Amino acid sequence: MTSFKTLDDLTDLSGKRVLVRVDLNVPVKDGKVTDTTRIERVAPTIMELSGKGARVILLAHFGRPKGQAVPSMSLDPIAGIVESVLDHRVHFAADCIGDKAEKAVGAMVNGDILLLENTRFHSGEEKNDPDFAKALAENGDIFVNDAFSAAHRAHASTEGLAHLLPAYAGRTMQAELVALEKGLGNPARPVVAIVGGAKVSTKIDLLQNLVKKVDALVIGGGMANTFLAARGIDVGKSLCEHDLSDTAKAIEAEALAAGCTIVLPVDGVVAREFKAGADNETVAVSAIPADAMMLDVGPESIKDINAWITKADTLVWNGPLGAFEIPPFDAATVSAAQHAARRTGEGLLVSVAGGGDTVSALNHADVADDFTYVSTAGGAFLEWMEGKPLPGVDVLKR
Ligand SMILES: Nc1ncnc2c1ncn2[C@@H]1O[C@H](COP(=O)(O)OP(=O)(O)O)[C@@H](O)[C@H]1O
Ligand SMILES: O=C(OP(=O)(O)O)[C@H](O)COP(=O)(O)O
Repeated sequence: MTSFKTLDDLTDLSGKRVLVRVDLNVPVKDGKVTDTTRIERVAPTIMELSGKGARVILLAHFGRPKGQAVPSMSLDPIAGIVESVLDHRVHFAADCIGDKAEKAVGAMVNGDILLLENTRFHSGEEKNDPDFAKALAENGDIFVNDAFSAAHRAHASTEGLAHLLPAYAGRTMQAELVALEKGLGNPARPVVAIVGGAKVSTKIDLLQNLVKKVDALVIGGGMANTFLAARGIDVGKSLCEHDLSDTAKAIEAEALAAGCTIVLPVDGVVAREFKAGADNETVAVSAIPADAMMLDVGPESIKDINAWITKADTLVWNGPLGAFEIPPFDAATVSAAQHAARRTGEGLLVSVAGGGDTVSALNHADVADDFTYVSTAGGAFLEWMEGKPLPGVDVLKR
């Protein structure tokens, strides 16, 4: 028996209004969804509920609109993509609470699927405001959480709702927890973690505990710039959170005390514009021009990183090493991904990677199927790895 209720515990679903929290925070470039993995992963839960006659109401966030209705972060265009992945009509309501939501839910028939507008358009979502959670709950009889990748957030649609309605884990939530336990519950050492990407401020705190769990921490992407700057290196116009210098220094000290090696890039590919085909050059990290951005780690760093992957028995990876969506800044991410995939295929490495953009990067490198496990989650998976309680999971426990 699992420690939480699942869809197996739901019997008569006919006509029931089921609020399903999914993660539709998918990568988008030039207005187009570039990776549908997160949608594909929640499809089984949605189709199972719909097939059993439930009225399936999808709740999701997109981006970080900070409580404002920001048009570029509307879920409206995503509804069509969900529809094509599910091969089932998906209706859309322009608000997740209030009259618009109530009217759209009222018009549903058994088996219908409805997507409600971005929950983060309301400030009550991220504050886990009980009144906002109550407004969401008014449109449902049952709550199913299938958004493992947002389970580290104690928000109204990931945590609050579970106090108000009978709450169940969806199929993906269940599968992610089982797979992570199998792959990383008792990892073979050495364990090497790669952390990159752009969400520096929301992920840097995780590293404080992660360095106690892994033998080496390879830092790339925007995260690396923040650590390099903390070491006194001028990173020019690179994505960097200078106000996190003290945090970066504290993590380096923790790592030293825990015997974890921190691996930072020694060189980088820099450009003055963030666009495909921009003029670029490779420089040592000590020579980043003041008006340039480091958009990928350089060839010497790739050698270092691949050598660490070779040393590893277990690899955990969240966050691309560079701005992989814009060639040639995909080189390091693709090289490391392909090297890890090869080692995994040879039976020499357990490789677990996760995160919306990380999955997209592995697909770009054509190796997503060659990793031991690919999670939909980035931050949530790192927090799980740290042993931190995930509010969205804990609240589902029996
Ligand atoms: N050096 C860099 N400068 C700017 N952006 C970067 C850099 N390296 C990586 N990125 C960006 O980081 C983003 C992914 O970060 P993040 O959201 O943290 O990953 P994930 O979604 O896998 O958890 C990608 O869009 C990528 O372009
Ligand atoms: O994309 C997500 O996380 P990830 O970048 O860690 O993979 C989730 O949708 C959570 O988004 P958030 O980090 O804005 O809360």
